[in-house]
Amino acid sequence: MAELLSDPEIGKALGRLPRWRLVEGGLVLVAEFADFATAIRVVNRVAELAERADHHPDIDIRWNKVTFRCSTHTVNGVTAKDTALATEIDGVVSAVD
Ligand SMILES: C[C@H](O)[C@H](O)[C@H]1CNC2=NC(N)=NC(=O)C2=N1
Repeated sequence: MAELLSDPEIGKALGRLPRWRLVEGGLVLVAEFADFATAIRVVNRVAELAERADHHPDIDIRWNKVTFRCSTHTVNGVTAKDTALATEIDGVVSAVD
């Protein structure tokens, strides 16, 4: 089973992901795009990489605003899989900013 990261480990990861926050045991990014179609394109790219990693973010879409939440459901907290996924999502989001 995946191991929960310690608070210092999470803090170190967040240092590399300045747009992300730790919210109730998950890494959270709220991203805004030009419009709904762009938001959906980003979500589709994220879906592909999540499938490849077999690790999936919680995603909330409200027109041009998308909230990504990375946590590991099986242990109810943040693991190395979540910092890796958040880093990948950040790259996709940055590419369309
Ligand atoms: C069987 C499969 O590996 C698991 O159900 C995976 C799928 N994707 C997952 N994604 C996330 N975020 N947490 C999980 O615990 C998880 N488990």
